[in-house]
Amino acid sequence: MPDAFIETAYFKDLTNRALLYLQAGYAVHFCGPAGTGKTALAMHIAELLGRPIVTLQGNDEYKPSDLVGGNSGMRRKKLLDNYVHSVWKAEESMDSVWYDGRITHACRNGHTFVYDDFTRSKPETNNVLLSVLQERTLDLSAIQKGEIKLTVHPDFSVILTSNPVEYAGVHVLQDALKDRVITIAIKGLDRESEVAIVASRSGLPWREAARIVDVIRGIRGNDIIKVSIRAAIMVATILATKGSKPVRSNPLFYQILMDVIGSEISYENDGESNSLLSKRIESELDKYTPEDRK
Ligand SMILES: Nc1ncnc2c1ncn2[C@@H]1O[C@H](COP(=O)(O)OP(=O)(O)OP(=O)(O)O)[C@@H](O)[C@H]1O
Repeated sequence: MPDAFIETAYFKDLTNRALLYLQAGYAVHFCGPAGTGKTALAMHIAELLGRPIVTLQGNDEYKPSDLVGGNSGMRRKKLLDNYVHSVWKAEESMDSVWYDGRITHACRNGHTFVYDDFTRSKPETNNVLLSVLQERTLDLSAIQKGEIKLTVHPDFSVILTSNPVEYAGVHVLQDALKDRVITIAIKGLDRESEVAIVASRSGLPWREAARIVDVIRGIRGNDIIKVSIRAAIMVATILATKGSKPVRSNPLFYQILMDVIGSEISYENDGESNSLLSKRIESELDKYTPEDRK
């Protein structure tokens, strides 16, 4: 059972705007830092559209045929003609077998295409989206001998997510595609949403989840160390398995925090950022009353 989607005022606003654009026939693109709920939101909106959902994860290795489809294998047709009983005529033909790629399948059947981290695919691969979004036709001429242009089903829609281009492995979004989608910049989750998600995913009471979120949001203030909601979910889930001991008096809290957040920062960083990390955690925890630090 997928995790329940928490719809706070923050997410409700994003959902309503995205549905408005999608129902007007435009593709919607959520772009923002890691762990800010873009994928969860895209899937939630896709479910609200009520059409079958086709998902794809951006990948630098993809070629256009990975999205559109191609010819696989050969089919042999043999016609034996014995119309004149004394004459046997055998005709044999071989033709290739076409298979629909995910975007073709979605275009043909009017499904909702959720393309996650799509700018991790090369721009030339994503060019297949251009005619789909503009002319509502999918150009198959480059790949498929028979069917040249597929008219996109009226119920087909596209929801894209991506990280900003500063992230490793993310390609620049080409202008031609940028003009054809409505990009909603996701800056980061508000506190209410983070606490609601962490409480829901860990089972901790709201107040305990809020404590963890506040420490992590305090640490996140530093641009060097990006600590997403995933860390808060992990810390809360671990503490929840230790029974309902309140976070404030749980001696494990600091160490779990260091272990979980430490794994979120890249180890290429020199020791300086690790000591920066522990200093930052110390200063955040120092806001607690002394008994928290037992
Ligand atoms: N509204 C929500 N309700 C429930 N869980 C959520 C919600 N938003 C985010 N989450 C959870 O928070 C975590 C991060 O969310 P998600 O994977 O959607 O972020 P993202 O922005 O797509 O991250 P990335 O850019 O790294 O792919 C996930 O575990 C997700 O299930």
